Amino acid sequence: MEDLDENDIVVSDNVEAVKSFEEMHLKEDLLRGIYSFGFSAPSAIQSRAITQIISGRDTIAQAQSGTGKTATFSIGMLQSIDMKSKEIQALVISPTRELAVQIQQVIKALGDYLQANCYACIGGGSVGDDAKKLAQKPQVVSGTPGRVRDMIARGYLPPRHVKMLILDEADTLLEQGFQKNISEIYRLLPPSVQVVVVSATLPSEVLSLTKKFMTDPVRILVRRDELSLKALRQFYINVEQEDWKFDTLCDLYDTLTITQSVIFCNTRTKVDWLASKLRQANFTVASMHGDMSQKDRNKVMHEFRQGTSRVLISTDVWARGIDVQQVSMVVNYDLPANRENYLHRIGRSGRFGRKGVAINFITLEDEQELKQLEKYYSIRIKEMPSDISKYM
Ligand SMILES: Nc1ncnc2c1ncn2[C@@H]1O[C@H](COP(=O)(O)OP(=O)(O)OP(=O)(O)O)[C@@H](O)[C@H]1O
Repeated sequence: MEDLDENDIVVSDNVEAVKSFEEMHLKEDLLRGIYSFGFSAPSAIQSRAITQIISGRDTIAQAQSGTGKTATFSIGMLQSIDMKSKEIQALVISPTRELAVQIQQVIKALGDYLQANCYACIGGGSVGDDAKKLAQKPQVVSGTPGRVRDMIARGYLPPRHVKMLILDEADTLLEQGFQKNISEIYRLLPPSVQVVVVSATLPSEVLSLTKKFMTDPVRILVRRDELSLKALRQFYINVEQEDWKFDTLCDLYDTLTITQSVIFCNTRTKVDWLASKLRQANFTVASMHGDMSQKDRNKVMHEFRQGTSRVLISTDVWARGIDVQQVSMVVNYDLPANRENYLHRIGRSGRFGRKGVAINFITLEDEQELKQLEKYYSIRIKEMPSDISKYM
């Protein structure tokens, strides 16, 4: 677990690392849930942030991808809510439907012995079904910004008893596309609501934005030059021209045996194009993007999580938060348009200290951008060696 390095973290004064889950003085049934889920000791972020969240302070929690942020806020939240009360007490917002569902499942698993009820309130499903489920007052709602705002505004999600608002992938949520919904949700919640902000990437503009809705938050941050995972090796292949990417990809898959991998393209059209071209070349691949029906998206997610499909082609809808431990390779068929998403995309592999490889296809025009990425994160992205499989 060399990635879970204690020295990478920059914390507010008086934040101590609690070395075990027992020492966090959690509810007995929560502790049972944690052990049944298979955790034995807290990761670096968990040992620092869980008790801060429980203390009731607004909290900013940053940690490298795949190091256990979901359980950090889930455990903190499950400890804080009153299980005797049948009211909606905590809201978790995340940018994609798949992530909101994944979070719901983690909360349900950790909160199993507590009998915590968590509902996933996401776009793409029926508003009527959501209204019915919300009327049963789950203690926790995990949802996407638009649908959650809508359900509060229509009166189906009563915000009166919400005491904790968690923003996962907060830097994305505070970007233009989502910001309006997030501000509106915040405005509709009780003024005393505790806010928890979480992400692997929290650029300084985002940190300053948090001042608007957080009061004297505890900050647990990671320096930018410590953000990339050490067990995740990053390489590039200079294909020179766009047209040569496809053959290079076929060669790569012909020579390697990979448990599971994700290929990122920058547009939905390109995902469709690449998927059909690979199928024509007799590769079995799955693909997913935001233009597909939720039913199809669910099917693709299910098959990939089961391991029935092994190669997934997607857009940035898959860049953040999704946790499939068997993914050992990420290919950036296109370099991402946004530097934060570079780290998130490659972080789909190398989960919780596992080995992983990221391969960036670059054209001559991309060379500069690759250098910029290296500089920004203080990393070395080397040319892909021939013995690449030893890194997986
Ligand atoms: N204390 C722990 N012990 C063992 N495994 C853990 C522990 N905490 C988390 N994990 C596992 O590590 C994996 C990654 O966790 P998680 O998805 O919460 O990471 P994350 O920090 O939210 O990542 P991302 O930045 O990609 O959203 C999950 O499979 C999770 O079950």
